[in-house]
Order: sequence, then structure tokens, then C-alpha cells
Amino acid sequence: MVAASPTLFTREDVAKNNTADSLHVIIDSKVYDLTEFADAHPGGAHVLLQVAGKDATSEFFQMHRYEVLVRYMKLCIGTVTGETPEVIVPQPGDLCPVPYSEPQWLVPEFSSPYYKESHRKLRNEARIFVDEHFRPEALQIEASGERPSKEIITRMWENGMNPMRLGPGKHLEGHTLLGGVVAPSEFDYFHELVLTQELAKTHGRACNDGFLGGMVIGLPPVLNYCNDIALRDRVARECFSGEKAICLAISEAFAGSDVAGIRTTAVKSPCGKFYIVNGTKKWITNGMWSDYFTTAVRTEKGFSVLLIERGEGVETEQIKTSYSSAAGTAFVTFDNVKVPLNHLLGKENQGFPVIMSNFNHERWVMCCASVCMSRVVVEECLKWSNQRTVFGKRLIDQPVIRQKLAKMIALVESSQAWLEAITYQMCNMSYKQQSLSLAGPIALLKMSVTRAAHEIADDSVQIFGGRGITKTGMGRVIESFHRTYKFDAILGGAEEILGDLAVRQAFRKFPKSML
Ligand code: HEM
Repeated sequence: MVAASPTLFTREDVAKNNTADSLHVIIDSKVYDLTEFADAHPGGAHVLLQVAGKDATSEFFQMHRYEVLVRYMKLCIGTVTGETPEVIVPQPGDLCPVPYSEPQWLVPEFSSPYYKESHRKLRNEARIFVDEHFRPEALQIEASGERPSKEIITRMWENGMNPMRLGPGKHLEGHTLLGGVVAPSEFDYFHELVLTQELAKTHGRACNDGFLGGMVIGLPPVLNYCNDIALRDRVARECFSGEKAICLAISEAFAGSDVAGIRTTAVKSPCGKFYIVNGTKKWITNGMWSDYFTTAVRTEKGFSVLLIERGEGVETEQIKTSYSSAAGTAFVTFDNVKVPLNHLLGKENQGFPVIMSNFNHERWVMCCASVCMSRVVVEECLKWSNQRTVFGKRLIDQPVIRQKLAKMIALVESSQAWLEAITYQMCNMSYKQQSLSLAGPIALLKMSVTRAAHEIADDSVQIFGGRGITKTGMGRVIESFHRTYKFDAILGGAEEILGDLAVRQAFRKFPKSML
């Protein structure tokens, strides 16, 4: 069979198809037959009839992005004779040419002291993976509220992505990281930053948490504090491969950022073989489908942390939050749950360091993602300001819009720069040193990043107008960010708590003498 050559049309041919019965338009030198599609068009059939038989490139790009053309490729019936389409369709892995849409280290004319060749290779591979596999599913489950599929988790596991999300460490040994772009022993916090930001670029806030967000915060205490090595290794293997899921269960109805206020209790059974756990946990990311719960409990003389397996007495119920149920946010009930003693993480009554040692990394991961999502919002605003025409001018031609964009860009660039400066410190400190010296700076960074997100979310909605409060179409990213940026301002420690923590810590180091 001979492959059909692309059909060519003259502009005169197209002009004849100018009715509802035969409705053709030209967009970027390609010819689209919209006859059947017109009634299903989200913008209505009427607008299409107004441009029937004509070149609608300018009208089209005021209301849509190239992605819509890619999605509806099947409507394209040919090309205009002698013309070549000009719209650039990005390929998987491509950098975005819009100014400030990429962090400075990815802009060709800039250099950076922090990133090596392996970070660039990892960025490239991660973006290809995200473009080809991650984003399509992420956007679908963000809308449907479903749990991420086994297939995508397995694919991430096969690429070494699941263990990479926990940062550098022994747990990476034996894994091939994204085709071997970086050796496990060389993987550092900048590699993790790059991966976290590439995943966050999809801008599905809930599904980002849904894709093993619980593991990122729930598994480290097991890896670092489980006294039973066989149990530790089994749980790690099951969770990295996606066979089982894990979450961190700390917050409760009476205790959010106030960890000391938890009321869930663990009492030794009369036979001395178990802890008997009773209580509830609230806002537990991935809790809906978790098999393991890394749980803070009150024991006889203080706090302890237990690894609780789903089983008799463990119930989970979906909490409807302002983001999608793709995050699996749960209310968890423990009703006389028997937990074997070897499931204690760390020492009894000394659970505070187990919980606290994890917080720095969790907060830093949240900063990586939040800065990235803020940047995508800025990119969207820049594109929209360039394409949207009001009062006879593009938005970008209005000084008030340029002021807003300037403020948003400055906030994103300064957040990323501070994030990188702290990441550099993390790369040069042991985990213990990080806990001693970086808890304050990371707390301040998170507070600052989410304050910046607040400003960016607010201004972006003003720039997008009605579309900024509409879940589909051009303003999708803006609506989603404005609805969900608060998750980062609350989870892992509220802004106010973190600011207070940092200043209190700073005052512990204040010189004793009068200054
Ligand atoms: C290949 C041709 C076209 C396709 C496949 C298409 C598809 C779509 C889709 C999917 C949407 C929903 C929003 C989105 O996902 O971005 C939409 C909205 C819209 N479309 Fe089209 N469209 C086409 C051509 C046109 C043309 C030629 C015009 C104008 C003359 C137009 C005007 C609109 C308007 C006004 C909206 C509503 C947008 C809003 O208010 O935000 N469309 N279209």
C-alpha cells in the first residue's frame, strides 16, 4: 500500500467551505475541517461560523495554545499549498524559550556554580519522562481524583525515580538512575532538587502528592530508625517498587503543627509483645491507600514513633480538601490496633528526634516544588499577557501588567536563588549538622516561598481575570495554583510556626554580652 501524500488546499478551496454544512478554517497554514466538531466546540459553534472558510490563526491563538491543536490533530485535513506552518510544537524534554520560564542555570547565556553535567543530563531525562509519561496521567487523575496507576509507579521505579525522591543516601545503591545519568554515590541534593522541580512542572498539586508523596515523608524514619533490619529492608523494597504504599501519620484533629499536642496512645499489651494503639490522625496524605503508617504516638513517658501496618482496627476515610482526592488525603482511625514491638522506630519515649529529623527534608522538598509551580504560573502569565488583547492593546502593553509581572518574576528568582544557596549547604553538611544548623534557614525559606506564592497566586488571577477562576482552558494552571498554593503554606508546618521557630533558634545563638 502506498502512503497517502499530505492533502494540499489553496486558500480559495478553503474559502468555499464557509457554512455549517461544510466548515473549514486555516490555522497556522494547516486546514481543519470543523463541520462535525462545531457543535461540540467548548467555545461554541457560533464563533467558528464567524471564521468559516477564513484564516483563523489570530483568533485561535487568542483563546487557545498549540496544545489544543496537538490534542485535536485528527481534525486537520491538510496544508495550504506553498505555505509552511510556523508554530513551534515543543518536543519531549525541550526547554521553554519564554524568558524566566526556566531557572537561570538552564538559560544558555548564564552559568552556575551549583550544577554539573550530571544535573543537566538528569534534567533532560526527567523532563522527557514527565512529558511522555507523567504529565498525561497526572492531569487525568488530578481531574478524576483517582489513585496513580500501578503502571506509572512501576515505570518510575524501573527508572530509579522512587528512591531518588528520598534524596542522597545508601537507599540508592544498586539502582540505575534514569538510564544511568548519575551514579548513586554521586547523587546529591541538587539532583533531587532538579527531579522534584521537573515533576512539579505538571502543576497537578494533588497528584504530585498522590505520586508517592506519603513515601517521601513516611519512609525516611523507617530507613533511618527501624531497629529490625529485615523489616526495614522489606518495607523499603515494597514501597520503592510500589507494591505497597506508606504515609506519615502525625497530625490530628487537636494537633496540627503543634506536634506536642498529639493524643493517639500506644500502651504495652499485658503479654508484653505488642503496643495497643488507639486514636485518630487527620489530613494524612496517601492515607487512603497506604499499607504502612509511620505514626507518632504518646507512650508512657513521652512520644514514640511506630510503623503500623494496615490490618484489624485500622480504618481510613477520605477527607474532602480543596485539592483533588488523587492525593488520597485520609482521616485514620486506630482502634485497639496490635503493633509488634519490633515496629518501634528509634527508642521508646524518644520519638521527637525521629519526627523532627525528617521535617527539614520535607520542608525543603516542598520549597523545591512550590518555587517551580510559582515559576510555571509566571510563565503562563507572560504567555497570556503576550497573546491577550484588551482595549485594543496586548496586556503586556499596559504598564500595570508589567508591574505585576516584574514583581512576580523577582519573587520567583529570589526564591530559587535562596533555595539553591541552602541546597548547597545541605550538600556540604551531614544529616545531623543539617538538623542543627539548617532547621531555621529552611523554615524561613519555606515561609518566604509560600508568602511569595500567595502574592503570585493573587496577581496571576488578576492578570487572567475570569479565566483565572475557571478550571478548564487557558486559566487552568492559574485556577489550580490559586486554589492549592495554601497546602504548602500549611503542611509541614504553617508559615507562622516556621517563622517563629527560626527566630527562636536564632536567639539561642544570640551573643550573651550586651551589644
Ligand atoms: C482546530 C480548531 C479548534 C479547536 C480544536 C478548538 C478547541 C477548543 C477547546 C478544547 C476549547 C476549551 C478551552 C481549552 O482547552 O483551551 C476551546 C475554547 C474556545 N474556543 Fe476553540 N477550538 C478551535 C478553534 C477555534 C476558533 C477558530 C475560535 C475563534 C474564532 C475559537 C474560539 C474559542 C473560544 C472563544 C473558546 C472559549 C475560551 C475561553 O473563554 O477561555 N476556537 N476551543
